[in-house]
Order: sequence, then structure tokens, then C-alpha cells
Amino acid sequence: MSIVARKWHELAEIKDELASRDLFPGTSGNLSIKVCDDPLTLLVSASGKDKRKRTLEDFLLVDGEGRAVEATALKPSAETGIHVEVYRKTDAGCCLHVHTVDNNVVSELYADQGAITFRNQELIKAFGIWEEDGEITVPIVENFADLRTLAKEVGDVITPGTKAVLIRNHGVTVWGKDGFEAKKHLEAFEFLCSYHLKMLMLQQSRVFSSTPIIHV
Ligand SMILES: CSC[C@@H](O)[C@@H](O)C(=O)COP(=O)(O)O
Ligand SMILES: [Zn+2]
Repeated sequence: MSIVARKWHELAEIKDELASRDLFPGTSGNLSIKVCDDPLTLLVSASGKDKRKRTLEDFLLVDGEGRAVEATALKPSAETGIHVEVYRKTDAGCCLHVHTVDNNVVSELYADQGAITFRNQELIKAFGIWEEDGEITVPIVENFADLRTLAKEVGDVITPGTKAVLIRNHGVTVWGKDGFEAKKHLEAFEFLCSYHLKMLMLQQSRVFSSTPIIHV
């Protein structure tokens, strides 16, 4: 099996699994996997597809400028530029983008602070953070309509420790060294968002008045 066929299969499996959990509502979301470092080449999802279906037109090969490598009628994801930024700035091998209600609400709540920090949660270890008081900070950028600007903004907030970037009222882009790690990071991130919001709601409603306040 060629490397492209292997990577295609890996990405298709991830897409199927995330789709089965309804993580691509309304054709939102996109995925990519790196095929070659030099020159940068990736398989990225085609734009506007129903990601619950598996077809031969789900992905296409693009270069480090986000342009199709081979002649095709397919359009790369509108957010391919974000994926390219991630591969340029990190050692990522796979990059996933999903819109969920939880990640959108968190992005809106913390947008003015420019980031959210999660603490006191076992699942922080899923990001390879094993310290006693480990924490993870996820930057939040504005949702620029101009996708070049958006891609640049995402690239600009990526530092060596960054594992994900939230886009305000849009979604999260998260990555890992391979598909397994990218999916692990995505699942852990969504868990942290969900826990955080539930805790905030309980604190607000005073149902759980002894709950220690979440410090962000
Ligand atoms: C159809 S709503 C979502 C899109 O605007 C976009 O944010 C998205 O995630 C999917 O775009 P796509 O071009 O299909 O990869
Ligand atoms: Zn999106």
C-alpha cells in the first residue's frame, strides 16, 4: 500500500469515528494528515462534504500553500490554510477541526481573555502533561471572515506547548503527532470544555454551593 493510501485510510477511519459521534454537524469541520515533510504535502478533506459519508472524493492532496497537488475538480477545505499553519509551526502529523456547542460556548466566554486555562483535571495528562499541578492553556482567536487572516492569527498564537487553538464562536483546531494522538487530544479537550461548563453552571445556580470556584 502506498503512503498516500495508508494515510488516506487512517484519516478516513478518524473521520468515520468522529462522524459517528456527530462531530461534523451541517458539513462543519475538517481534517488533514501529513503525507510528506519536505515538500510539505497533506491530505485534507474536500470542502463542503457531508462527512458522515465515505466516498472516494473525501480528501485531496495539497501542498504547503494549500493548493491541490494533482488535477482535480475537488476544492480543498476552506480552512486548509489553518492546517498548513499548524504543520509549519509544530511537529503535528494530523490536525482535526470540529465545531461543538461546548467549544463554542467556552470560546465566547473566554474570548476577551484570549485564552482558557484548564486545571485540576486528570485528563490534562492526555496532552502529555504529567506534573502534579499540570495545566493546559488554549489560545482563543477571533473568527475572521477572511480565511487567510484567520489562518495567520491561528499560526501567530501557536507556541511550542500549544496543542489546540479555539476560534471564537466557531470551533477548535487540535493536532497530534499522528492520528491517534490528534484524536486523543480532541477527545480530552472536549471533555475539559464540557466539565468546565457544567461546573460553571452548577456554581451559577448555587446547586453545588460548596464547589470550589474554577480558577481561570
Ligand atoms: C458549513 S459551516 C462550517 C464552515 O464554514 C467551516 O467553518 C468548516 O468547518 C467546514 O468548511 P470546509 O470548507 O467544508 O472544510
Ligand atoms: Zn470550521
